[in-house]
Amino acid sequence: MDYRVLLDDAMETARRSPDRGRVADYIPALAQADPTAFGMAIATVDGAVFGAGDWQHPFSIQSVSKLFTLALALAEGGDGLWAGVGREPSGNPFNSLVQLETEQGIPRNPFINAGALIVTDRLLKLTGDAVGAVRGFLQAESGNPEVGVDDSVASSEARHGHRNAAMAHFMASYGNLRNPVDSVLAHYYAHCAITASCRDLALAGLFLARHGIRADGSRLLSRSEAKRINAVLLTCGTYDAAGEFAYRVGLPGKSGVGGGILAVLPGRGTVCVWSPGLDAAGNSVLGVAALDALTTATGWSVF
Ligand SMILES: NC(=O)CC[C@H](N)C(=O)O
Repeated sequence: MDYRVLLDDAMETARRSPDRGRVADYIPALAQADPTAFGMAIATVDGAVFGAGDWQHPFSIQSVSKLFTLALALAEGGDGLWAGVGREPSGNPFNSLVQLETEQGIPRNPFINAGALIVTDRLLKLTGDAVGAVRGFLQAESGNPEVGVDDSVASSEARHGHRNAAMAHFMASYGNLRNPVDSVLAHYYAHCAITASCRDLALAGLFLARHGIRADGSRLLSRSEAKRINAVLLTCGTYDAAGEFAYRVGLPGKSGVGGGILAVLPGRGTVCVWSPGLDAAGNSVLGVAALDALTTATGWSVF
């Protein structure tokens, strides 16, 4: 199969979309992203990677980082994590506060902001450096030492992060944080502000396609843990649009407001796409359209 042709065709189909979405501007530093950027990469379980468009251009990974914090927190600390965060779709926007009070400070799932703050908190407790753990993992799996934190994005988000700070304090009031709120927020903003390309993320996500096995052949997660992360990605990875994403793409996937989406084909490989224009749920418009076109053309699906 010629993956480059598949990628070119999928991007071409997506470009026909009349709607390009809007670049996120609630974090001012993200508003500077080039709205015309568009790239896509496929990595296969044997570590080969193919790309098209701006696939080697680094972008702000934002919530795609939440997939890696979850995997690392489970690898370090095991199932205890699930006492503090659920595994149900929220049906609410990624930054919503509404369920936290009725559900006693326990967020619905690890991929909305409140849940990711809990996962970051646990990873910080387990490793002493949550952002260092995520960055180190991405560098090792992608083989790219340039993967790093964009401090200007992290500080821009910290200055405008009233909602995330509100959630963190609220959860702390229920005793659901193990570290000071300010440290949890700093690590959260920093891992969201990591920059990496479609190439880097496609390679870094391969452990989920390899049923828990890292690039060096070592095991990060058990087969069953990797399967379960894919299940939570499918049901919660694209927020209140997870149903639509499953319908159109049919793969577990994680999006971020930088415009990236990383999708997993268990046993086969990963696909990462990047285009900064977002829909109302915060998912890349051309990204979803390109994954839709690719999976429709190939039949790739977990169903
Ligand atoms: N959905 C996202 O990518 C959101 C991540 C962003 N850092 C935030 O907390 O708002």
